[in-house]
Amino acid sequence: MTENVKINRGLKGIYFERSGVSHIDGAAGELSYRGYSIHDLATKSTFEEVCYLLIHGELPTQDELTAFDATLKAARELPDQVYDIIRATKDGHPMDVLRTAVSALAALEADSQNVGPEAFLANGLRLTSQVPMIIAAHENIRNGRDPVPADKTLSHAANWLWMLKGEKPSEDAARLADVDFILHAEHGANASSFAARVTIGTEANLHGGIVTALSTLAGPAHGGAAEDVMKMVHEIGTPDNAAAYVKAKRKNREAVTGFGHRVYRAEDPRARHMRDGVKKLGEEMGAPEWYEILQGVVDAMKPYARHGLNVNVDFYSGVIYQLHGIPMDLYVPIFAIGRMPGWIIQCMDQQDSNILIRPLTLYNGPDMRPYTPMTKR
Ligand SMILES: CC(=O)SCCNC(=O)CCNC(=O)[C@H](O)C(C)(C)COP(=O)(O)OP(=O)(O)OC[C@H]1O[C@@H](n2cnc3c(N)ncnc32)[C@H](O)[C@@H]1OP(=O)(O)O
Ligand SMILES: O=C([O-])CC(=O)C(=O)O
Repeated sequence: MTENVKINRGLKGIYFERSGVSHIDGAAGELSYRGYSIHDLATKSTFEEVCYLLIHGELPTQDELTAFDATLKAARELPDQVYDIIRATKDGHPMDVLRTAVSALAALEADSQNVGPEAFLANGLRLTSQVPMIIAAHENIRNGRDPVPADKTLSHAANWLWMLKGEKPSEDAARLADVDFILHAEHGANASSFAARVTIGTEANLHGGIVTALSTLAGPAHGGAAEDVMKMVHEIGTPDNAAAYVKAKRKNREAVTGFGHRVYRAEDPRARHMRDGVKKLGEEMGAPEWYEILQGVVDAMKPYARHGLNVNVDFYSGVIYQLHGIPMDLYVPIFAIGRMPGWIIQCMDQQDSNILIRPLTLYNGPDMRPYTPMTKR
């Protein structure tokens, strides 16, 4: 009876819900948030405005944005116990430290157990401000420095760089971080957002959903790709080696990291903005070779582009972070800073029209058999 059941491994091509938050046209290589093109948002908007748009559904008026921004700024506080936890785990991967700290916040903050739209929004906005604080505090603590207190006058992106480096960023550096966060803010039923929805589907709290999302983002097939791209760039070393590197990978049928996507068959529209950033920053900083190595890989991968294998958002972002002197293991946590509003709204939407997410696996194990006692095995 089960022989004709169609199995959709990896849930490829399956719609599990409706969503009005973002739209991906994989064939055309287009992405929009709430009906606004990612290209307009990346060039004209700010992360704070995009957060508001994603969460509330409309671009804010000036008064609405001012109030929203004030809520985010006021939330730039961490309990002392979180700093203790960061100190105790400082030698771990920053993604593990971040996940552990967010999990600790669930246990430390009185209202974290509350569910309902107001609680999800309040906890979500607070976590949006706390996540960059945790990452920056860890980077300082593991390098023997004290955490840099948040500056409540700076934008989300500028404050992140301030806390990370202890010096006020240039306007260009802050804008590049802002654009990076905008580009990473939301992406439909990606693995981490889907995982968060599974957690919220059990009526868990928002912190639980975000801990799940962080765990899922960390893998190299998802948010971890930017770190792997940078390792690849170091392994290639000079632009001349790029073609041979790709040839060897293809021969062994290994994935070339930063390429491929479950939904896009054309180039990921977010990559364009990162590519422009790498090129400009590399030239400005007298280090154009990183861009040249990446373009060498792109050229060598061209024969596969017609099969839908193109660069994704993570292909260029690592080099931007490297040019800013940011260590490789912070690349996934930086993705998480940007993805916060996407996770929050997906958790809120899941809660709003909740249904337990529970698919089926088709059993292909042994037929029913009698229990074998230990002495007979
Ligand atoms: C922010 C993000 O999460 S974006 C994704 C970041 N991840 C990466 O960059 C890691 C490298 N990429 C990959 O591993 C994959 O492309 C994934 C996991 C992102 C998507 O995987 P899937 O949707 O299962 O792959 P898909 O079905 O599109 O693959 C089709 C074919 O392209 C191949 N392919 C996919 N990605 C790559 C790649 N990066 N390099 C070489 N070949 C690839 C597959 O092997 C498959 O070939 P086959 O049909 O001969 O077996
Ligand atoms: O949508 C996906 O599968 C992965 C992705 O690009 C993202 O989460 O930004």
